[in-house]
Parts: sequence; structure tokens; C-alpha cells
Amino acid sequence: MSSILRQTSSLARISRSSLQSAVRTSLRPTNHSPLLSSRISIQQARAYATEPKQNKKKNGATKDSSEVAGKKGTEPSIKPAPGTENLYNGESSLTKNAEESSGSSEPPLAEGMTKMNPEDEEAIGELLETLKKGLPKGQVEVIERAFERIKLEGVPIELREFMDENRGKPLTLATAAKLTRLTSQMARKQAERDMGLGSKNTDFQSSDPKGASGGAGSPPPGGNKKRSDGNNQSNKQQPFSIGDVKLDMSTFLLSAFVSYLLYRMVMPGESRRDITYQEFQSTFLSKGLVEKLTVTNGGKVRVDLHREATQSMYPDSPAVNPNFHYYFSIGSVEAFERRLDEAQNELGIPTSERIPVNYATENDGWALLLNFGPTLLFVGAIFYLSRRATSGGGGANGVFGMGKSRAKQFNHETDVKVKFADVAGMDEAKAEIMEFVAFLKTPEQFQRLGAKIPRGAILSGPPGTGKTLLAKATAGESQVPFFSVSGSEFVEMFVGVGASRVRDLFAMARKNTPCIIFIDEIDAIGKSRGKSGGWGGGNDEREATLNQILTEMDGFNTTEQVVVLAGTNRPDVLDKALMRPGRFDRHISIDRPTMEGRKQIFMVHLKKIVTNEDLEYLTGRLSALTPGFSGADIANCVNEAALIAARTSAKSVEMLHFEQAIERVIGGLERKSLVLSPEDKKTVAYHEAGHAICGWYFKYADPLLKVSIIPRGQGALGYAQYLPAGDTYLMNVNQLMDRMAMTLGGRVSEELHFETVTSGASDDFNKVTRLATAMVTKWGMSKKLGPLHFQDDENKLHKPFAEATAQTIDSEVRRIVDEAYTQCKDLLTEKKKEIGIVAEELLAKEMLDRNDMVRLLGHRPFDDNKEFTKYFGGSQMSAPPPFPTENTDSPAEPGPAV
Ligand SMILES: Nc1ncnc2c1ncn2[C@@H]1O[C@H](COP(=O)(O)OP(=O)(O)OP(=O)(O)O)[C@@H](O)[C@H]1O
Repeated sequence: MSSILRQTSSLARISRSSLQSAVRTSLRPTNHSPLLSSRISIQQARAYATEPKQNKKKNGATKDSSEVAGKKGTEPSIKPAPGTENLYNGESSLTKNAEESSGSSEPPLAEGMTKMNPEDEEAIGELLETLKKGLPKGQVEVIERAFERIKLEGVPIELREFMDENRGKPLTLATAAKLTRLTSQMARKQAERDMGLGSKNTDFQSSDPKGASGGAGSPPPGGNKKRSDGNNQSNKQQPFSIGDVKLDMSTFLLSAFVSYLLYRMVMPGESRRDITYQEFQSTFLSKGLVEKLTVTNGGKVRVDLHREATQSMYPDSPAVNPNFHYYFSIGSVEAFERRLDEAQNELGIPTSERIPVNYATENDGWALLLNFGPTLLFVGAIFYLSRRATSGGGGANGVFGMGKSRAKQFNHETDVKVKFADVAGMDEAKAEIMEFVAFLKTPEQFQRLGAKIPRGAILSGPPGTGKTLLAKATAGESQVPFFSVSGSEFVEMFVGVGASRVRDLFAMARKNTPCIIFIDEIDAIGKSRGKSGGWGGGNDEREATLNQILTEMDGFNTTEQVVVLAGTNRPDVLDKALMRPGRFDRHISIDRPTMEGRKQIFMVHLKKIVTNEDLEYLTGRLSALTPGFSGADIANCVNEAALIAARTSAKSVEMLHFEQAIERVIGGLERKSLVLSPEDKKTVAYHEAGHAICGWYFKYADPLLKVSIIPRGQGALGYAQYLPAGDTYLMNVNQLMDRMAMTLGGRVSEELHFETVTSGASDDFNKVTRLATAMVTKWGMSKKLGPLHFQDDENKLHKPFAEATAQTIDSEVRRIVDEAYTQCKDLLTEKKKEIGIVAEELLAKEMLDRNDMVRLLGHRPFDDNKEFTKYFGGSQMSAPPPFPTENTDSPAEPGPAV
């Protein structure tokens, strides 16, 4: 490669001097600089000093040096040749090189390696300067490091010989291919040496037919061993150095190689010069220097000269360079042939010695570049994509970095501070997972009795219920490193990347045992293989990734203390193979917290903020207000309350702030900008009053907390909120009927008070229909249909029941809704006056709480549940916040009854 690079620089020199000579007179003889001889001797001295045993190469090196020195000598302002700089500083480079060779300052060369000669080093240096201009800083550093390394560690002898052999020759495809092979071999060997494998096979000469083994710079065996040991050690600290080094080196070599090719292609001036026919005739043809002529496409003729003859006649001409050609233009081929014949006749050249004329198609540099354009673009695109893909992972790892795991490692001493005490309200899950902690802390206790250690656990549950938190706490408690990665991070557009990342992750984990791997959202890759196909056929990449996880989990031996925890919201879609014993042995289900759980979670998060409220009462009330909230919702509410308090410059966070926060989390922001017309406002007030009256007078309805006609969130013009009696797990028919009747209260009230009805009840109807359908098709609450369950699967094209059954379902749903409607209408007709009272008060105050309702209507004629009376029975508190709804004006429907 260095030969190529050297050519580049000499080409540059040639072009420079040819430019100069074009300005002055062309092809003039040169007086060599008096410095020449000393420079040659210095070059020789350096070649000997750095390569003591390479007698075979010595002459070559000397010849090259003299050639270059000769060329350099033509330049008027001469820079000292490499190796001669110190000559003028009083320090002999000879002495310096002798010191170098004695090995006092530089490490010994690896077996099969040899130093580059200073010429080559200089040539590479020059090329690097050009390269560096277009590259980002990070890459420049990488390249410089690689270059320093090449200078220090040398190049394989085979490569060096190849460079010497090809010095000055044109670059053919075969040469380029061999060069690429040698350079990539060098990069690989270098990486191997870094991994400490170099001692196994460091012989670069293995493929060298000439067998120049035992060449220059072979270190003593002991020295080499020491070196590889040292590298081994450093390698332990940096487990990925192989990839980095390999790529740094090959990136550098590749860029240098490609730049050279481009340079050659786009800089035709460096390898050719156009002349006129007359110049051709007088300078070359008449002097018998022309070897052959080639008529190329585009009306040009390439002149091939007898190099030796040209050199002796015009030693300073660029034409002595084998890559250099003169071109001249012709009008037409016939005219050119005629003219050439005439000229040769005039010169008296016999027919048998006439100059041969070829006809060929030749691409000029730009045309060649254009031909290569698509390929270059493609290569560029791959580089760009690979860089982008790895940019998140940090580091210029190119294509090879894609397969690296993206897992974040948390150090157990510094990063994982979470303990079980921070995880509230999931005692069963904690007890299950405690076992993993015991295993990681005292594995002997289990192994002694021959017990197999569990490999992993799947934590499943709705979003925000604390799965990640629990996994972190497990790591925190057991004091081991924690690797966290999301399932989606394995998925990439390139096939095989996912599997490779899994391998990398597990390899990393094995190096850090004991440790915990946590794969969040494992359903992204762990979907059942049969089902995941969908419409477009199978997903090979995901399957490969999943298979790799299965293999890795199987691959643990029982003493390897790597525990794999996985989190998912969809345990139902996971592949059965994942769940079998020996892989994710445990299945820990984490549900939304109960009332008691919420209290504990509030307690955990309230400790972090400043509040003077009675914590016992506060947590009780807040947990009663937040049925269905996950741990994450609770954490968010507490934080939101602190933000509201800070906004109002309060000294501590008060109950009011918490309630506002909960209201905001549930109902969305108040939409103060939405101003309703008086008619609309009246309709909304009567609609909401209808709901409120139902909630007040139906025995099984949830107790009313609040009714409001302030628009909130998206599309809710008003709402009536109820608090369910604790966490609802079961609902009976009475409760369902009351709930449906209450939901229809808005529309019935509109019917009773206005001439026409509005579209505002659409969402109410949706809820009522869904509830009634579930009663009929899932919960066995229709006598006509009986205890049947029909799965409603939207993807199914055919209903799982007969047409007659469909009609029965329809009629039963209708019957139930009609009954609820009648129940509602009966009540509201009876309480028409009360609706009017509540609606008018609502119009005046916009929001009524439970105390207002008691004031207007008297106490509710039924006993409220205990929790409710404990926290909301008295009148001392401010308005309680709403029950979670989907931004509607009616109560939420219950979860499916069990
Ligand atoms: N049981 C809990 N105790 C205390 N805090 C909790 C609890 N559950 C959740 N949280 C809070 O909610 C936040 C989010 O929880 P986490 O990320 O563990 O949820 P997750 O179940 O992993 O969610 P997802 O399924 O969306 O990944 C936690 O950082 C914590 O503040």
C-alpha cells in the first residue's frame, strides 16, 4: 500500500514539477543538488539501522531512495529528506537510528513485521494531510493513532516486499486486489495481537511463496511473549478492543486506498498531458522515442514511449514515469493515419518497423468516476447507515459495531441505589423475587442441596406498575451489576444484528457474573413465533433474535450466576418456549395496586416532598381517590402536586394541591378558553344534573363526588364523577343496571327538559351498549342466551355464532338497554324538580361537590361505604376530585367482572 501512497506523493511532486516546467521550458536537463549524495547515504544508513537483517531489501531501498532523492533534487527549494533533518541540528540521525535499532527506546517488532522506510512514511504522512481535511476531528484522531501505530509496529514483510516490487509500476486490478488483501490481513493480525492471539499465528509470511521468514525485526521469543501478555492484560480492561482496533486500522487503510484510487481517477493531469501533433512529431516521433500509439475514443491518441530511451534523453521529464502518457487530438482517424504514414515515410522508417497503432476505448478519469458512481454511492450509503446505526452506541464502530449490545450497565456500587423498601405494595412479587436475591448472594446454599438455580423470571403487568423498579431493586439488594436493555433495541433492519446483540449482551454478562440482565418489553422480540407472521409472512429477524435468547439461556451452566429478568405488558403473546422451565422459570404477575398498595406507594413518594399534612390521613384519602392508578400514575400525581404548590409559592404541598393534581391527571387540563353559549351551557347543566340525580337516588350507583360543567381535556363539556366503593372486582346485575341507568341519565334529562335532544350523549350510549353486550355475550346475564362466552376478536371475519344467535344477542342487548332506560326515565320523571334545582345551581356555580348536593337534596337515602365516609363523609375537606373517566360526561364503566 505504501508504494501506492508513495506514488501519490511522487505523482504530486511530478505534477508540481511538470507545472513548473510548463511555465518555464519543458523537458530541460537538470543539475542535481550537491546535497544528493549525502542524502542517499543517510537513506541507506536508516534502512540498515532499522532493518538489520534485511540484506535482500537493502538494495531496493537504496535504489528507491536515490530515485526519489534524484527527483527531489530538481526542486529549487529543497526540504531535507526524511532522515536528514537532524543533520543540520548537529544530531546525527545515524546515531539516532542506531539507538532505535538497539531497541533501547522502541519496542521490538513483532514477528513477520518490518519498519517502513522513511520515504513511505513521508508519503503516507502527505496523503494523510490531504485526507484529514475532509474528516471530522474524531476520525482524524483515529487515523493519526493508526498511523503512529504503523510507524511504531511496522508493516508485514510481505506487504513491504510487495510495495517494493510494485514501486513505480501502474496499478492493475490484480495489484489492487493483492494490496487490499495484504492490508486487511495486516489489520486482522494487528487485532489478533491485541487480543493476545498473535502468539498463535503471527507469521505474515505464511502465504509468501518466497518465504522470507525470520526476517527483519523478529523479536526474541521472550520479548514477544511479554508483549502479548501485556496486551492480554489491557484487553481484559477493554473487552472490545478487537473491534475497535480492527476497524480503526482498516478504516484508515481503506480510506487511504480509496482516496488514492479517486485521486488517480479524478486528477488526470497527474498522469497525462495533452500536446499538439506537431510537438508529438518533433519531440518524440522524429527522435524515435515512440513505442506505440493508441487511438482512443473521443478523438485522442495516447503516446507510449520507450521509457529507457526517453529517460536518457529527457531525464527530468514526467514521461519517464510509467503511468504518464502524452495525448494529442486528431480530426479523424483516416487523416491521422495518413499523416502518420507521411511522417514515417519522411523519416525513412521501414515498413517492418512502423509504429504500431492500436484502437481502444479508454475512459478518462471523470468518465470512470461516473461509471463507478453507483458503486461508490452504495458503499458510501452503507458506511453512512452503519455510522448512524452505531452513533447511539458511541464510537466509530462502523458496520461491525452494529452487532454490539446496546444494554446499559448500571454499577451496583454507584448506580443501582434502589432497594426493596422503595418498591411499595407488591409483597407477593417481592417475596418471589427475593429468592433470586438469595441465589445471587449465597449460591452455595442452593447448590449444596443439588437445587438448580432459576434462570430467570418474567415480570408481567400493565404499564407503570413497577416492573423495572422491581428488577432494579433486585440488583440493588443483591449488590450485583445490572444490565438493562429494551427488547426493541435488538430489532434492526439488518438481519442477524438482533441475534448478534443478544450474543454480545450475554457475553458481557458472563464476564460480569454474578449479575442481572433485565430485558424490558420483551414482547418486542419474544412474540409467539407462529403468530408473529401476520400478513406479510414470518419475521425472520425477530425469530432469529428470539432463538438466540433461547440458546443463550440454555447455554448457562448451572453455576453461572446470571439471572435474566424480563418485563412485558403482554404475557399472553409470548412464545411458549420462553416460558418453559429452564428459561424464564418464574412468572411474576404485577397488577395495578390495591387500595392498600396505593397507600404504601403514596407513602414512598410522599417522603420525597415537603408536606405538613397528616400522612396517614393523606395517603388514605389519596388512595381512595385514585382507583385504577398504577405506581407510575401515583408518582406522577405526587410530583404534579409539588409542581402546583411550587407554582403558587406555597410553603408545603397541601391536600388541595394533591387533589388538583389528581384531577388534572384524570380529566386533563381545564379548558378555560372554551366559552359555551348560554343555551349550550344550560343543556350541559341539565345533562349533568340528570347524571347527578341518578347517582344520588339509585341504591347501587357509585357515590357521587362531584359534578361540573367546566370543560376539561378533549371534548368533555362537563362531567359527573363518582367514587366506586373501593376496588371493584365483581359487579352484580343490580349494580350494572343502576350504572347503565345512571349513564343514560344525561339524555333522559335532556328529553324531559328540552324540546329536542343533542349529540352530547353519544359516548354514554357507547358505554351502555358495551356494558349490555358484555352482560349478554361474556357474563352470562341473559336468560335467553344462557351461560355462553363469545370472544370478540376483531380480526375474525366470521362470527363465532349462528345467525339466529346473533339475532338473539341483538334482541337481548336491546332489552337490557331498554330496561335501563325505563328505570332511568321513571326516576328522573319523579325527580324532575330536583334536576331543575341542581342544574340551576350548577349554572350559577359551575361545580358542585358532595356537600352542595347534601345542601340541595338532603342526605343520600342509602348507607355509603365505610372508606368513603371515613375520607369523604365529613364536610371539612375541599371538593374531592373526579373518578377516572375517558374524558366523558358520564361515569366510567367497570373492568370485566371475573
Ligand atoms: N410499587 C411501586 N412503588 C414505588 N414506586 C413505583 C411502584 N411502581 C411504580 N412506581 C413508580 O413508577 C415509575 C415507573 O415504574 P416502572 O418503570 O418500574 O414501570 P414498568 O412496569 O416497568 O412500566 P413499563 O411496563 O411501561 O415499562 C417508577 O420509577 C416509580 O417511580
